[in-house]
This record gives sequence, C-alpha cells and structure tokens, in this order.
Amino acid sequence: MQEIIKVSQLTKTYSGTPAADQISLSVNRGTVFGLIGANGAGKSTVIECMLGTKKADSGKISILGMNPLKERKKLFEKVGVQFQETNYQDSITVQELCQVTASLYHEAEDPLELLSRFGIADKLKTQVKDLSGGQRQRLFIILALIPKPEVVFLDELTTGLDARARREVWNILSLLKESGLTIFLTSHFMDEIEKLCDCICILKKGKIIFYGTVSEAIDSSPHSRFEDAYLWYTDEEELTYENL
Ligand SMILES: Nc1ncnc2c1ncn2[C@@H]1O[C@H](COP(=O)(O)OP(=O)(O)OP(=O)(O)O)[C@@H](O)[C@H]1O
Repeated sequence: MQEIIKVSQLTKTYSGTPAADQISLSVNRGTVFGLIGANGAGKSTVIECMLGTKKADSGKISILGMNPLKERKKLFEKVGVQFQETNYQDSITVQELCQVTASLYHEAEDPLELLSRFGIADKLKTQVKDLSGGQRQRLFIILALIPKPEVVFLDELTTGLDARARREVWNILSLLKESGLTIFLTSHFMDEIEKLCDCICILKKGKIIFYGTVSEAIDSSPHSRFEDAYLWYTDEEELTYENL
C-alpha cells in the first residue's frame, strides 16, 4: 500500500505547553484515517501543522511526497480541505462559491457535475446561508473535491447535522473511499469513527495514547463498545458520569 501521508515526531508548543507532542502517523492510499480526542487535545493543531498553515516547532511532514511548508502551492493542487469554521460571505450563492473555488486550481472538477452527484444541483442559485445544515456540509465536501484531490482533510464534518444528514454524509464518504480517495478526518462521534475509519489515532493533551484500528482499541480496553473504550482511553468516563 502506498503511503500518502507521513508525519514523524511532530511537535508544536504554545507558550511552553505542547499542543502536539512527538506525533508520528502514517496514512495509506485509499484508506480513512481518524484523528480523535477531547476538545483541546490537539487535533486542529496537528492538522494545521500537517497542511503547513501552522509551523511545527520540530518534526517531519510529508503529504504525497511533498513538504507542506516548502511546496504548499503544488500540494494544494492535490489536496482538498474542509475546515471547522469556514466562513463565507453571507450573500454568496452556491454557484458563485463553486466558481470562485474552481478558479483557484489549474485542473478543477466541474462543480455542476459534483453538485448533481451529491443531489444539490437545484441549489445552484441559493445563497449558502440559506442551505440546510446537511446541504451545507455536502457543499463543503464538494468544495474539497473541486481540485480533484488525491487526499482530503475533513474537520468535524458532521457536527450539527441530524441523524439522517449524518448518514448521508457517511454514505458519500464511503463512496469516495471506494473510488480510491484517501480521507483524513476528525470527529467527536464515535459511531462515525467506527463506521468509517480504517485506522485511528487518539490524542490526549497533545500526545498519542492509542494508535491502531477500532477493533484493536476495543480489544486493548476493558470494554466491548468503542465509545466506552474511547472514554476509557481519554478518561472522560468519570466526567460523563458526574454530568449525568
Ligand atoms: N494559537 C494558539 N495560541 C495558544 N494556544 C493555542 C492556540 N491554538 C490552540 N491552542 C491550544 O492548544 C491546545 C490544542 O488545541 P486544538 O485546537 O489543537 O485542539 P482540538 O483537539 O482541535 O480541539 P477541538 O476538539 O475543541 O477543536 C488547546 O489547549 C488550545 O487552547
């Protein structure tokens, strides 16, 4: 299997406190990798350093054989990104946003074809702010796919979606995986991680506390359900009980 992403010993510190501490991971082509952990565990920091939007203090990062800091422009022709708090101007329509995005790349997918494939071609003239949550997330996936990427980064893609919309997004991601796309995602939903990810990495306070498959995570914990195992790894279980 071809290694698409390789991170070795990545460290990023804010005011002396490491937000990412000696992180090493590897993602093979056509697989789905899930980076998980509690709020503040360091997921966004790791992703931003991987994409070169933040500079790591130390460590090596290679995506599609490129260094994201040195070859950012070239890399972004091959990588699709959807960030957690992407803000678009309020009055922009779906069509305008797709066109602006497509214009950023040498070789772009036809947005109309993608909109049709994901069932929102009828929303072309709709303003992005007027889309439902599920339609907006589908649009964000489409925007990430416009550069015809070999790998996509999806940060908390299904947050705020209802159960049906989440399932729709899962189906889309499964189809994309079948088509050979490599997917790197973060999520706070363990059912989603269990359903989609071939390999996971659990972060706690910037450090990797588990790396492997969901089944391995369950097997190495005292629990039989993945969410219980995750809470056990991250010590969130007590907190959850206290909150009940
Ligand atoms: N620019 C910054 N300056 C100082 N501290 C920061 C900065 N960015 C992040 N941090 C800190 O680094 C730690 C990791 O934050 P990060 O956003 O990477 O976590 P996360 O796992 O993505 O969290 P969430 O699930 O809430 O999105 C947190 O303690 C956060 O407060």
